[in-house]
Amino acid sequence: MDILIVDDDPITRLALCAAVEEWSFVPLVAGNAEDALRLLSGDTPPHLLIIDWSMPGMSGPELCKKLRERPDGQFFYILMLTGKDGNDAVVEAMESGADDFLSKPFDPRILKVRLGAGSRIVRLEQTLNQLASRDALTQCWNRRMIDELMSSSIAESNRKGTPLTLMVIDIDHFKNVNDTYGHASGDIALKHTVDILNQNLREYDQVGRYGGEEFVVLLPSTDKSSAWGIAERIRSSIQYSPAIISDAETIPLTVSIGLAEVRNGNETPLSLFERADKALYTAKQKGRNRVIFDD
Ligand SMILES: Nc1nc2c(ncn2[C@@H]2O[C@H](COP(=O)(O)OP(=O)(O)OP(=O)(O)O)[C@@H](O)[C@H]2O)c(=O)[nH]1
Repeated sequence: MDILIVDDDPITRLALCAAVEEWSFVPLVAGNAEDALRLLSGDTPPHLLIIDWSMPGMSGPELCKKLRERPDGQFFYILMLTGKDGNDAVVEAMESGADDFLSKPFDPRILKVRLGAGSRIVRLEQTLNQLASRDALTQCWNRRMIDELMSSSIAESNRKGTPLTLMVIDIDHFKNVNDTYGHASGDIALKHTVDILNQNLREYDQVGRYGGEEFVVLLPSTDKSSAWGIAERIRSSIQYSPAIISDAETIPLTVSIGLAEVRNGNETPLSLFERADKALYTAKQKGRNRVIFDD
């Protein structure tokens, strides 16, 4: 697990780096609070932090407050490691947002067990996050998360002027699958569909389950014609790779796909989804197992 050490004293930074490395953490360092904020502003910041109290510029408690006020609600476990001691300092540090407090000079064994407790909380938070954002059956994003990703992707596409295409995918006659093979086999077919989507997409494409047998895929930096190629590849992969239920039984599947590309200006997640969903409806009307682009 990564750990960020924020301390203005280079000797302390070195000693802490050596110690945490020995305990299998990966240390990152910042010599002041401003550098720490920059490091923590990335997409995958470390979640375990050791913060000094007195530093030139912003102090440790001020840094804690800033981190707790982040609008994205990013979770950090903060251990304040300081020359100060006494109950007043503990109260002030923890009221400003620190989770734990240790006075210098410290016994390395105490720091080690405190960081162990902190990393257990970080892992727990990551598990909760995973449960809150993933679909339990297929492990792709759930509707809440894919809605958030749709908003941020549209904003990014507008900001950078890059294309963005939304794909809405629905398994054809899925009720028949359940009726013929049973609900448990239907679940296998849903997982199989997501496996095929993941095999055919890039790492930065986002797959979400929108409803029962309906999935959405966000394709950043992808225009109409490239999205068409990807959708066709997915459609034919699903058609030619039935879901395997047992050695003796497979379920043939087909999907219908609606596509819509973000239009400049005032596109919203709802307007984009509605256009792709309308195209999906047309694909169903026209006989299913096909890709239709909204016009
Ligand atoms: N096995 C399984 N089935 C589900 C799940 N969620 C929804 N379904 C089923 O998905 C089926 C959806 O059926 P419909 O909406 O009628 O659509 P369809 O049969 O796919 O027909 P078309 O979309 O018109 O091709 C229903 O039978 C639901 O019970 C799930 O998590 N697991």
